[in-house]
Amino acid sequence: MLTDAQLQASLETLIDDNSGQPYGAVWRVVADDSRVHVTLTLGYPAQQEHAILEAKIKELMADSRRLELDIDYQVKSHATQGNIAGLKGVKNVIAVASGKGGVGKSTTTVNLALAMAKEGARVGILDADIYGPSQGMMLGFAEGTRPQVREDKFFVPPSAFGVQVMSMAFLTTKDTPVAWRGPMVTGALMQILTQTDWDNLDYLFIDMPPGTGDIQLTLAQKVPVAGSVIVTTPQDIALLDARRGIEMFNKVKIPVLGVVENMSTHICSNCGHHEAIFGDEGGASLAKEYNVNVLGKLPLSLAIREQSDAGRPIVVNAPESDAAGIYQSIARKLGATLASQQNVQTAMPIIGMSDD
Ligand SMILES: Nc1ncnc2c1ncn2[C@@H]1O[C@H](COP(=O)(O)OP(=O)(O)OP(=O)(O)O)[C@@H](O)[C@H]1O
Repeated sequence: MLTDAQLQASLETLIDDNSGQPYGAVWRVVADDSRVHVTLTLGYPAQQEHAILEAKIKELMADSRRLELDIDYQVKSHATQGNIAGLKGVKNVIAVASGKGGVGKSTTTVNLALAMAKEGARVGILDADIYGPSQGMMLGFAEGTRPQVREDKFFVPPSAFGVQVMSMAFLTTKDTPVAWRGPMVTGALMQILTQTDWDNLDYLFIDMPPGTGDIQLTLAQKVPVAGSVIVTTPQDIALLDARRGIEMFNKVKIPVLGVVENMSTHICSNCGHHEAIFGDEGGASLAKEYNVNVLGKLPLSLAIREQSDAGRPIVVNAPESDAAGIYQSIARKLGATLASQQNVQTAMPIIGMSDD
């Protein structure tokens, strides 16, 4: 039977499959002859994996004492590019970007955000995809939804499925953004971002406009971002574009936390056969070249499309499905990857709303 100190030492080196590194958690072990009480604080929420963690600890204990497990989590605020001021009410902003349109960036953002919320995090989404805002529709908001305004100053973001949401589409008519030029777009987005009363978020996901032009670059310089995710499809041309996305973030010193390969295989709806129509290893070779992780691969799936279109993304509509499971896994890997970055903020200046 392991002593408390031996068990504690083994737990501290236990590998987290979500990051490939030790959990980095704060562990506390108190045991007697009949039970072992383990308390740990993870650096990211992983509610869907508590049973797996329990099994791992039991295996380490290798004895018949009862295991009592208390798991908590605490997300730290990470440094922003160039240490620019953070956003009030938001610990970490995560930009979701793609090198070109139509690869499934918005669908990935919404499912990833919902999956993160299901793991136990406090989550928000800002739809900055100015020319094709779709978060409102995918989250079931009626057309014409407007945020409430508090004290004539702040937008109160409406919520869907426990996630706080703001979108340019909540403030404009369908035709407005098309007529805008770059500086107006970035100015308006910065205003929305800083004048929204985000309520104590662990992660704010930003659905970026597709591509790597001036608007994207300006946003990547001005929005205080802790990390980014690149969504790509396996076609070569999309990968060329995705490269530009990674290079843009490298240029402004925003860590790329990983690549999500979307529509990577086709699953035949008759026989269930998986087919890699555009080849198998695109995302992996991209990730290798730039030393980033592939966080996960989503199949081309009718259900993913239909359920987002119907305002109930697959993570909430079919949580037991394979695709929802992949999004949950991506969310945990993303949380773990960010938590393992050694750039925690201790005292960060804050922009955004102030109460005076
Ligand atoms: N894995 C998938 N399987 C099937 N359809 C998908 C998948 N991912 C996204 N789609 C569908 O592909 C279309 C484009 O997706 P989405 O709007 O998320 O792309 P996008 O990259 O955000 O595009 P843009 O930025 O140009 O608006 C949508 O109809 C969406 O439902």
